[in-house]
Amino acid sequence: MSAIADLTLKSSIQKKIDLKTKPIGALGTLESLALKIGLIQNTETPEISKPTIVIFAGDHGIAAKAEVNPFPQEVTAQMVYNFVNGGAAINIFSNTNAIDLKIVDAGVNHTFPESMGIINAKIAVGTKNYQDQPAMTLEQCQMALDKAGTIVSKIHSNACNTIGFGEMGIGNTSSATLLMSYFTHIPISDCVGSGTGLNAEGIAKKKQILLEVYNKYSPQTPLEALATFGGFEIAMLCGAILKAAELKMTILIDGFIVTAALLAAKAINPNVLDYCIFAHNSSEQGHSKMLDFLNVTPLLSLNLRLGEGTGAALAIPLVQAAVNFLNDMASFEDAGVSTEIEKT
Ligand SMILES: O=C(O)c1ccc[n+]([C@@H]2O[C@H](COP(=O)([O-])O)[C@@H](O)[C@H]2O)c1
Ligand SMILES: Cc1cc2nc[nH]c2cc1C
Repeated sequence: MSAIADLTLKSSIQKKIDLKTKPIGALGTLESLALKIGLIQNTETPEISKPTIVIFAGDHGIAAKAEVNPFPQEVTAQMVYNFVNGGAAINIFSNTNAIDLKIVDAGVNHTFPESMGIINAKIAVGTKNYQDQPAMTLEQCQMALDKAGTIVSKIHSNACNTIGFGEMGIGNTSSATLLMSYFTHIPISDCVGSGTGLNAEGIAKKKQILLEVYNKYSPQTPLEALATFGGFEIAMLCGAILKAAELKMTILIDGFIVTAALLAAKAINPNVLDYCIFAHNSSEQGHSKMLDFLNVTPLLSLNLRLGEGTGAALAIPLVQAAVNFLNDMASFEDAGVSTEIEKT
């Protein structure tokens, strides 16, 4: 996909925003949000159509040993059942905000019944443990990118133009930490965090293990890094982000793991950033450093550290509000309101 560089449209949308019945800039971040969505959709009158959250779920070889994750690997599959039964936080927030929710089995270590209504894109029953060998082969990684692209294309063809991504995968903060360090060059010790709730001792152990893993490999390309350190759900997130940007969709980026996948996508095509909105600042300690690295400001700061796309779902009303004010708010002229007194 190409970068968005329509300076004429940019100035016409900005003018439209500035003529609304408010002091210049008084709607703050909502103004830049409206501008961004207008540019993504190439119009002064953008619309949010069928907002959708896609959760990619996958298991991690390293998680079976439970040295870096407080919860057991089985929780990934158990949470997929919870998503399907409507009991997870993401179900509640999606219902609250009228968001379509899709669940993808990217590579969970469990066979789900066909009748369950999730999207079966399983690459394998969990990755290999990267303490011993790369998490997946390059072929598996490419397959994950491609399958995710197909899923996003189908959602787009059903009239969705706004898509948020989430994930579920016990152990995936470890993968995200390794990828963060690889793509940002920030040392592992500054990327690692508590995940689902490690204590200080657990974090120290996780740090030591991940440093050893990091030093064991020297991936030469973004795809190789994804294959070495990734999870299937993270590789799919990367492919999904690339396809959604290519289709000029507005993309909501969730927390630590989704942002790590975005780092990989950005290394493949830097223009993806033009299509991304950063929903929230996760309290997983590496997340704010990733956001600083990308030089972006998240919409919300709620101390979430859940994943599942919960931050993205909570940000959808702000995205809708931004578009609505751009389309429906009166201008000074429409409303007969006096503008600022001109200085002589
Ligand atoms: O989104 C985040 O920022 C986030 C931060 C910490 C944990 N998580 C979730 O917790 C799981 C991974 O944590 P862990 O400790 O098993 O590596 C995975 O299912 C993620 O969705 C998510
Ligand atoms: C219970 C639970 C729910 C989650 N949702 C996303 N990651 C999760 C991790 C755990 C452990």
